Amino acid sequence: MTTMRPVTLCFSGLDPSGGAGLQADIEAIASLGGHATVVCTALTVQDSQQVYDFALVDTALLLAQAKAVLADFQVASVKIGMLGSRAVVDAIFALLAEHPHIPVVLDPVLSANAGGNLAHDDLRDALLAVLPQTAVITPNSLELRRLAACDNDAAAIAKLSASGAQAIWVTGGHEPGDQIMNRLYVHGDLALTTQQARLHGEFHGSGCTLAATLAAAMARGMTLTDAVPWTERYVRQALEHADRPRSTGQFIPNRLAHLHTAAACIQGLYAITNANLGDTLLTQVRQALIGGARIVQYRDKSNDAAKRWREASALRLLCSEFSATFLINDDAALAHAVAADGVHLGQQDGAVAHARALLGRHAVIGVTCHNDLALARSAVAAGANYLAFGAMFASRTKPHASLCSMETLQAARAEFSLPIVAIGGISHDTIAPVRAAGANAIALISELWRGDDTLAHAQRLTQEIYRP
Ligand SMILES: Cc1ncc(COP(=O)(O)OP(=O)(O)O)c(N)n1
Ligand SMILES: Cc1nc(C(=O)O)sc1CCOP(=O)(O)O
Ligand SMILES: [Mg+2]
Repeated sequence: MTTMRPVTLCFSGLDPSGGAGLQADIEAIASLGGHATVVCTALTVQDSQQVYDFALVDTALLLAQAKAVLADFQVASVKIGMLGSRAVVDAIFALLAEHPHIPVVLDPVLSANAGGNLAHDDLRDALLAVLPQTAVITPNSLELRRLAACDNDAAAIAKLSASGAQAIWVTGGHEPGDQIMNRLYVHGDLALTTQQARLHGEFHGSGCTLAATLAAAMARGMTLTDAVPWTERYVRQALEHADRPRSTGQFIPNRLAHLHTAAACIQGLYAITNANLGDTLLTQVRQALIGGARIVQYRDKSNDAAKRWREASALRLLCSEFSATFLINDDAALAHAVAADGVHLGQQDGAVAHARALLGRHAVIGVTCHNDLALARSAVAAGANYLAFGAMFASRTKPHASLCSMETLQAARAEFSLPIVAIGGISHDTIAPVRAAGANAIALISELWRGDDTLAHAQRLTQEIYRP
């Protein structure tokens, strides 16, 4: 039996800054559930500031790369980025002519966003000649006019459509104004217009990310009108979470941002440490992680700052080993000191805004809401990333905790899109109703650490959490 994610064959240049080119393709396609096979068309010299130089890969070598992939994989879409010269265009499109059923997304890369040429002079005419072989091209408005050698968009669309372009998705980020308009033309006619607020700054590799995402969507068999908004949502998120390596120059899109959102992190078995684990803390937490815990909260109410720092630092490393989310209870300063992923705050543990200022925009901040939707609304307004409700049942760890009803949990699920954590007195047998009421993650203390085989126990609890 063979299994394979939808495969996209990418022809792009290598950008050592990691913002654009092949890395953009791989990150975007992989994070959307596809598999990127990559043919390197050029080695470029660039950073987040500008392009300095490039060297095209030998055409025969490039074709050999592509043939190896095409012979071995069922390629479901092709994404074409930097080609650089007529010789490369001609070679690649001659090969693609042997695979006419594979949709081709062409990003007509002529120059870089930050300035700097990425093509020989003969590229423009060569691209015009192969337009009939493309399913869609994705120029920004500057590339559109340059490719068509027209000074207005309408004339450029008409010319490229007459040259055989079936669909043209023009992005408007280079036009003035605080709103960006993107337009999809099919056979020369306007088929879809979308609008979004402009993000501040310049983004390195935004066009590559967009074209690769669109190709990933087409590899899944999506229609263009479905694929365009899907692509825009993903690209927008990558740009909203972009980082800037220096105070000048461009932002580098964060195409993996969604993997680190609270929605992705706050799911499954949420292990909270117990002070009575003593010297076995690390070994027991390791067992819980092997058994499937996805979140670990360090909860230690002692005043021993040195011990708290030592244990939290060790747990930080341990959780990284398992790509698990590591949070600190109560103490944003300790979370900062040990580079935890975030903090859990009770109603007496300080403001979300204070923790956010200290830990940054990517930190996961959870807030205790007891049995009270009004507390949850305040937490959402303050910028919390998840909401914790409890105690769901009488808790051995916190016998005096007030109870939260299943109705509150259900109402919270209906009202809030943030992940919901249920806590307090939950056992193996009560996981199912709590999950059914809408909890994304199940936080446990006594039930998790009560036996002498934490690994097996965590496995059973994890299985119960994910039981369909
Ligand atoms: C996931 C989770 N939910 C709730 C709590 C309780 O926080 P808080 O009300 O601040 O009580 P303490 O845990 O600090 O005693 C939690 N820790 N984790
Ligand atoms: C730490 C905590 N907070 C609660 C709340 O209701 O906010 S209940 C609780 C204790 C959870 O431990 P156990 O799984 O042993 O009941
Ligand atoms: Mg607290």
